[in-house]
Formats: sequence, structure tokens, C-alpha cells
Amino acid sequence: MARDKAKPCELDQEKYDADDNVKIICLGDSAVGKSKLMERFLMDGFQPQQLSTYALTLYKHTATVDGKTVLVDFWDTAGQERFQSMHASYYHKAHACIMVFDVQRKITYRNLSTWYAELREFRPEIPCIVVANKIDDMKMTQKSFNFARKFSLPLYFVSAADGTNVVKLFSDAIRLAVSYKQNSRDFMDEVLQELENIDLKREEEEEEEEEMLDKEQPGRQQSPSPS
Ligand SMILES: Nc1nc2c(ncn2[C@@H]2O[C@H](COP(=O)(O)OP(=O)(O)OP(=O)(O)O)[C@@H](O)[C@H]2O)c(=O)[nH]1
Ligand SMILES: [Mg+2]
Repeated sequence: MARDKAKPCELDQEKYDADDNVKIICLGDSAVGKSKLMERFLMDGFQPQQLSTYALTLYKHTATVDGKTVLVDFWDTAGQERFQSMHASYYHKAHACIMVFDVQRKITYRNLSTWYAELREFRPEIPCIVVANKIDDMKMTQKSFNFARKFSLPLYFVSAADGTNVVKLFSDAIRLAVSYKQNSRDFMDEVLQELENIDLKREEEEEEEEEMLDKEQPGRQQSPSPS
């Protein structure tokens, strides 16, 4: 008797079992440590070499929130100016944002307002966490950064280099993304959902129409389209 039954592919099984999937984007100037934070969380490692992200890297991660499996797409975006025109698609259907600055470079903190304005233009309601990275190199970690307070955003002091607060940051971001997705009353989400429903309905109607025509005219030929 064969004991080993064919096992379904692991990834497909995860997808099948997943209760939800969410998209989390990461924003901030070049070299603030966005990719290193992902690396620390997903691979539990840190290679100090500087390799700027080319436009976009996508990481897939499986998490458990309140006993449910959640598939997470992390979008690691390049902070460099030259890629800024791609941002509309970065933001599309994102459920949470991690916005990073470097505690050692004031300009990256100042630029948060630009990143935040752009985020809100595309995703007015999604949860956003402000992240002060590289606190391993900094003595005064308790310095108050007004930006987060001004917009009532949570602020996390982290280090991708030594791992401080990294798991907490990502776990909370996933939790916020899931809860946003489940409770969202975001106007843009509703509009997108409506558009998807209209598309589906139109496709169904077209299929029905095709079927009816096929029944009415067996052996029907497609008429040439006017040129
Ligand atoms: N000391 C210290 N250095 C860090 C930390 N996180 C990142 N770095 C360093 O900062 C540099 C930039 O890190 P990246 O993660 O590549 O930065 P990024 O934000 O992804 O940059 P772009 O991809 O260009 O947008 C690297 O040399 C890292 O080693 C940290 O927590 N502490
Ligand atoms: Mg990067």
C-alpha cells in the first residue's frame, strides 16, 4: 500500500489556507535602511554593505494574526529621486505603510513631510508607522520627533543593525494592515471595489450574450471587424 500521498505544493497550500492577504509598503529617503530592516525581519540578518534598491523589490511573507494565516507582500521601494515617478503603482491597494528616516541624517527626517504628503494623496486612510532607524549609532534615542506627534502617528525607535524593535515594528504593521483591510471605509477602496464588480458583471454579461448567440446561430462565424 502506498503510504505517501502526493503533497500539495507548500506555497499553494499556504495560499489556500490563508485567511487574508495584505500589502505593506516601505517609504523613505535613500540609505535610511528600508531594505536592511526588511532583511533583518525576514532573514534575521544584517549585511552592512550598501546596495541601493533598484526601483522595487517585493518580499512575500506568511504571518499569523490571531490564529489566522496572513500572506504579506512587502514592497521595498527605492528612495532615490530618479524612481519617484513610479509611485502611483507602489501605493495601489496598500494596506499599511512603514515610513523610515535615519536618526543620524536630519534631512531624511525633514523629507518625511514630502513622503507623507505623497502617501496621503494616494492612500488617505491607511495606517502609517514612522520609524527612526539606526539608533545603535545614536546616544539620544529618546529625542522627541514632532513629526509623528503632529500627525498622530506611532513612532518606533529601531535598529536594523542590532535588531532593536524590528520584530515589534513589523508585527504591529501586519496587524494594522489586516485590521485596516477588514474595517476599511476608505473611499478609494470602495471605488476600486465598485469598478472591479462592474468589470466582473460586464464580463459575465458578455459571456452570456456569447452563449445565447452561439445557441441561436450554430456554426456562426465571427464577422470581420470594420477597418
Ligand atoms: N548603523 C546602522 N547602519 C544601518 C542601519 N540600517 C541600515 N544601515 C546602513 O545604511 C545603509 C543603507 O541601508 P539600506 O537598507 O540599503 O537603505 P535603503 O533605505 O534601502 O536605501 P535605498 O534602497 O537606496 O532607498 C547601509 O550601508 C546599511 O548598512 C542601522 O540600523 N544601523
Ligand atoms: Mg533599499
